[in-house]
Amino acid sequence: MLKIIKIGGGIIDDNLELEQFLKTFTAIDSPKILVHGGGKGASKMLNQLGIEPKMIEGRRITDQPTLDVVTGLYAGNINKTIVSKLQKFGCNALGLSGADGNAIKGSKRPIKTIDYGFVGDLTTESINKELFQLLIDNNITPVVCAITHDGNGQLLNTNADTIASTIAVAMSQKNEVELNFCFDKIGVLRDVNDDTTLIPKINETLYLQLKEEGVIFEGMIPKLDNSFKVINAGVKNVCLVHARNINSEIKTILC
Ligand SMILES: Nc1ncnc2c1ncn2[C@@H]1O[C@H](COP(=O)(O)OP(=O)(O)O)[C@@H](O)[C@H]1O
Ligand SMILES: CC(=O)N[C@@H](CCC(=O)OP(=O)(O)O)C(=O)O
Repeated sequence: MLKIIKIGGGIIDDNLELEQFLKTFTAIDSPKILVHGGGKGASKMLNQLGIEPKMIEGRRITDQPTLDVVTGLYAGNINKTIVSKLQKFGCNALGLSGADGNAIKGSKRPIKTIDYGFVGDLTTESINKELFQLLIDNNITPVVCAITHDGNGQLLNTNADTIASTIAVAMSQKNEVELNFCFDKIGVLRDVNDDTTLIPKINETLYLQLKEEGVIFEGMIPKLDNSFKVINAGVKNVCLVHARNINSEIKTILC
């Protein structure tokens, strides 16, 4: 089973949590790909630089100064920090943006009512499946950041949940794939502040009902929208799980 694991900005910003997660990740005894975001740290850094962060429906409006900052942070500091920590724990990781080895070729989101700027959209064909297969077949673990390219020298900021989902679908053509979204809660909860209300299994009907009731909101909506698309496109398992529980049964499984 090929495991594709995505970690978000909440975990990345907490050094102890990140180290603990990377130790557990290293111990996973199957081929694996790590995809990371870093949105929380990016917003903090943009504010420090006097650039106002702008998000619409979980997507960052990315003008040139914002692109410069997020490229430096996602493809630079965060990616290399994660790779060096994985090396420390004995996992032979290789850090990649979408431009490296032409790993992920996106296209700039067309301007409709909103101009998102340098933001990338992906299709299954965006993923260089042969490159990812070559790496995992040789026990090298790809660590993918949220920057892609358009093939014409333009870097594009691309949502990390979308990258993980698209890699999962592309790789499921030749592998059994499990996709894990790791975040700062133990899964989908009926009460977001009460861990005893974990929903162990969720199907699309229950999701739509809980969304209607306001039980599922904000960042969880695009995450689950993406997840159900992925399940319907050939990925075997999709789980939502706290980073520290990646190897345990405490999680939400989509069905
Ligand atoms: N029913 C729910 N159960 C768990 N989390 C939820 C729920 N509804 C909304 N959320 C929110 O979704 C957030 C996770 O989404 P997001 O912040 O986009 O994660 P990340 O940036 O780590 O990918 C949680 O921190 C929580 O605040
Ligand atoms: C276009 C777009 O929205 N890009 C995201 C990429 C990082 C990301 O997805 O980070 P998390 O997973 O930590 O939220 C952003 O800049 O916030």
